[in-house]
Formats: sequence, C-alpha cells, structure tokens
Amino acid sequence: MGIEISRLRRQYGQFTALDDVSLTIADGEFVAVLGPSGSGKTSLLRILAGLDQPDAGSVQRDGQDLLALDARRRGVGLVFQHYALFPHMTVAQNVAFGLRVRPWRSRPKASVIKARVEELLRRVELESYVGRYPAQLSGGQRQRVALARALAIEPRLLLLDEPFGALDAQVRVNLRRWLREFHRSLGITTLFVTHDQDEALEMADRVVVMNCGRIEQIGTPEQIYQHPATPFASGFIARGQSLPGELDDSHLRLFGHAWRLDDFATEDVHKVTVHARPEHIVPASRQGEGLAARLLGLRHVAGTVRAGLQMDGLAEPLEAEWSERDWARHAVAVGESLGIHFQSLTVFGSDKDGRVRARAELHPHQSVSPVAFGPWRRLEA
Ligand SMILES: Nc1ncnc2c1ncn2[C@@H]1O[C@H](COP(=O)(O)OP(=O)(O)OP(=O)(O)O)[C@@H](O)[C@H]1O
Repeated sequence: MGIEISRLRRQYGQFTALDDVSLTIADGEFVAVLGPSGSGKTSLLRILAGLDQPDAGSVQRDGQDLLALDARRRGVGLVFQHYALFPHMTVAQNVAFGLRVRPWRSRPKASVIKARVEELLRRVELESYVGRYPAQLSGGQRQRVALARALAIEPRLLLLDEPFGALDAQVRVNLRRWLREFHRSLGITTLFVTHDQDEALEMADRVVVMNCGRIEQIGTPEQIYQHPATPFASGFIARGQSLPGELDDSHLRLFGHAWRLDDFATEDVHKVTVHARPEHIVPASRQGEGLAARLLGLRHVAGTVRAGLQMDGLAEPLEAEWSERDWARHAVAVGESLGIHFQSLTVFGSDKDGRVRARAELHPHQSVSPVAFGPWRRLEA
C-alpha cells in the first residue's frame, strides 16, 4: 500500500512540464525528487498537494483516487522554501493554525490544541520559543516551525519543497541530519523536492532523478550514485564527463584505442555516450604510461585535489579528483604533462529518441584482455 502515481502529464500551453511520470511511494518512505531548475519537481508536488490538476494520469492512495479529493481533504502537510509563516502570529499560534481553522465539528478543544502544539514544538526542539514571532527566529528555526505547523494536522503525506533552499550551507547540513532522524521517529510518508544532490543522496530512502519533466532514474542513493542509468543522471549526480567515444563493431574506440564491450546490445543504438567521473581518472604511476594529458590547474578542496586536465581531441578540460595523499606521490607542476588512466568508464547507447537502450561499465585499467591499454595502439578481437 502507499501512493501510486501513474503516467502523469502536465502541459502549460505547448510546454510539457511533466511527461509520463510514474512512481510508487511506499507507506512511511522518504523519497527525494532531485532535478535541476525547471525539471518539473514542483509541478509534481503541486498536483499531489491538490494545488493543481494534471492533464492526464492518476494518483491513487491505498486504492483511493487522490486527485478526486479536495486539497483540504487529502491529509497533506506542506512546507515550502520560503517560510510561509504568518508574521503577526506567535510560533504557537502558527503551529495551531491548521487545527483552529477546522470546521467546529472536527476542531479539537482548545486544551487539546494547546497540548498538541506543545508536543510538536518539543519534537522540533523549539519548546522555549512558543511566544516568539517569526521575525525573532533564525531561518532554520522558522523552517522547523513550518514543519511543526504542517504536522499539526497529522498528515498522511508530507510534501517538502526545497525546505532548506534559503538557508546557509552549515544550517542546511545540520537540518538535513535532523530531518532524517525526525522522519525515522515519525515514519510519515515524505516527498522531498531538492536540486541539491548531496541533500537527496544523504537523506532519502529512494531518489527520483528528474530532467525536462521526465523521470530519468529511480533508485536507492547507492544505486543512483554507483550506477547512473542515463547520461543525464551520470552527469548530474556523479559528475560524469563526456569523452569522444565511438562504437565500432562491438568495440569502443576512444583516444585511438579500443576496448571490447561485452553485454552491450547494439541494436537500436543510434548514439554512444562515454562518461568518466572525476575520481576514476587516476595519474599513471610510472612516467611514459597512460594517456597523455596536460595539467591545467589544481584546487585543494577539503582533503581532495581537483585537477583540470587537457587531453588531445577534447574541447573542454576534464576534471579529476584525487586524495591529497595520492597526489603527493606525483611531482607534476601545473602546465606539465602527465599520463592518466581511466579506472572505470560508463558507456551508454541511446536510440533516436534519446532513450538509453544499452549500458556498460568498462574497467580499462584493470582489464588484461582484450583491452588495449598499455601497448596503446592495439585492437584485439
Ligand atoms: N503556471 C505555469 N505556466 C507556465 N509554465 C509553467 C508554470 N508552472 C511551471 N511552469 C514551467 O514548467 C517547468 C517546470 O516547473 P517546475 O516549477 O515544476 O520546476 P522545478 O523543477 O520545481 O524547478 P525549480 O527547482 O526552479 O523550482 C518550468 O520550465 C516552468 O517554467
């Protein structure tokens, strides 16, 4: 049981904001919808909240048609990026709001509301702020009040749209961990919209990657990070970088070398995309080994070294990422040449409509045969 979103479509005039979106969310699950600006995340959330209707598709909750229900009867709690707290109400009044405006028949007694507000504020660790006004709170505290307010109505589904988007980096990181724990203790089905990869991967049980109104991949954070299903997911999540590879009779040709691709169905493949992620581009251990690259620059970021590398045949420099310790073994100065190896490459084969039909992971540096790495210009059948 849970929520079953099936083939949702939303058009704004000629523009398709959601294109055939299907997704099942289990009860109690924490799902992150991750995608760049304009990918359709908020459009999906608004439909679930009852603030908008799709042009096609359905949403069922435990077999019931959710789209047929009025927004107020969906049992949905909402938190947006920009704190929509009422500025003239205290923290306690803000949290109580959803209960106070209920029709009198379903409205709890004042003493019940008071007890519930106190309990919620305790949960979001703001019990001593009851009498404050939103202007007297930090951004992180306001978002926790917004969360308490959304929870006051005991929602069955919590929808969070970039709730930490307006906060500074350190507060975001703290609130991320806090919300993750908070969700564990509550167990409410939660859909969390973000464009921040780290946020999605760190918090969610499952991540839905969106691009241009479509779902590119659904999976656990580990699946998504380790095995991105499409070139978009690879670039957006794993910083996969395009290399100029070509398919030649079940071999991948790249930088004048060739590797055999096993288990790569080539029918329908119209275009091949080869991706390398920064941590898989490693410096060769001995001089004269590997593919030739020139070191364009180095940046030292939190224990890692990010190197810009120029390679023949590539318009854009590649980024490689190494640990400080590994890099210390290589005495190459900026502007000099070095040899590099690709530890792993991901090869995608897409059809004419851009759909991925085949996918393979190559480990050129570790492979012995038939990989033509080392004695470079050799193609083995
Ligand atoms: N009411 C509308 N009329 C026309 N176009 C719209 C409307 N609402 C959204 N769009 C368009 O639909 C696309 C998807 O918008 P949506 O807000 O769902 O994206 P998003 O992934 O949430 O982006 P962001 O991260 O910037 O909030 C965007 O290109 C947007 O311009």
